[in-house]
Amino acid sequence: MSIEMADQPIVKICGIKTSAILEATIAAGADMVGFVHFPRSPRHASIEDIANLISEARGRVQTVVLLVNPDNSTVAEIAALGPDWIQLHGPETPHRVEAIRAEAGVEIMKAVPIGSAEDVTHVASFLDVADRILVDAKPPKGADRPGGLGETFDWGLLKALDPSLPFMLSGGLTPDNVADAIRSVRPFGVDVSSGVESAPGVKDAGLIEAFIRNARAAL
Ligand SMILES: O=C(O)c1ccccc1N[C@@H]1O[C@H](COP(=O)(O)O)[C@@H](O)[C@H]1O
Repeated sequence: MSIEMADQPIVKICGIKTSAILEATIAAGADMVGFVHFPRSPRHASIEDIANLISEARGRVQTVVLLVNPDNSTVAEIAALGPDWIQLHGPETPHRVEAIRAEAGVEIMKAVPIGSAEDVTHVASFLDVADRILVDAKPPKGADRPGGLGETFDWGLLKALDPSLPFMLSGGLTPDNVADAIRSVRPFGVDVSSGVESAPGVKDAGLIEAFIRNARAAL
């Protein structure tokens, strides 16, 4: 786990599918942008679209490709595009995360679903195999995807984490609750998808700008 500290939380906007929204997100001051490669998601982007978006973003903002339990060929295809990060948002075991990190040769952000105190203990098993931890709401049983559902969770559960751990917070964040989340949880960064959309998969430049402005003003 690489330790970085920032005065203010970094902001990641996830689920970007178009050049226009990418440009609006960079102009609004995001630190990281995420592209989802998972066909069941309303934010799914093809390899070709992700290649173009990464090329456009390179050197301007950190790029993240979100995958769910990817096979080796998908990992290789995505790694070849040269993203800064791969976000693993499925049921990958610590052993599998370690293997993907070795195969891809890019930094790995591992999402850990949180719904109970016991779930928080699972974070520890990823600390040596991932470069960053992202905590997200545990999806309800029967959900068709493991994230991007706009669901929050009890942030108080995170008090059990080592306060020096630089984790990212996600799950149901919006322009209206992000400042409260930052003040309550003190995360290294915040990550949002549904909360900056006008409809599932449709990003709204005004909401992205408001989210980033409110996150910056939180502390
Ligand atoms: O965005 C998706 O559709 C998605 C699909 C599969 C796994 C994760 C997904 N999104 C990530 O989930 C968290 C929380 O999102 P939200 O803000 O609650 O909508 C975030 O990291 C998204 O990138």
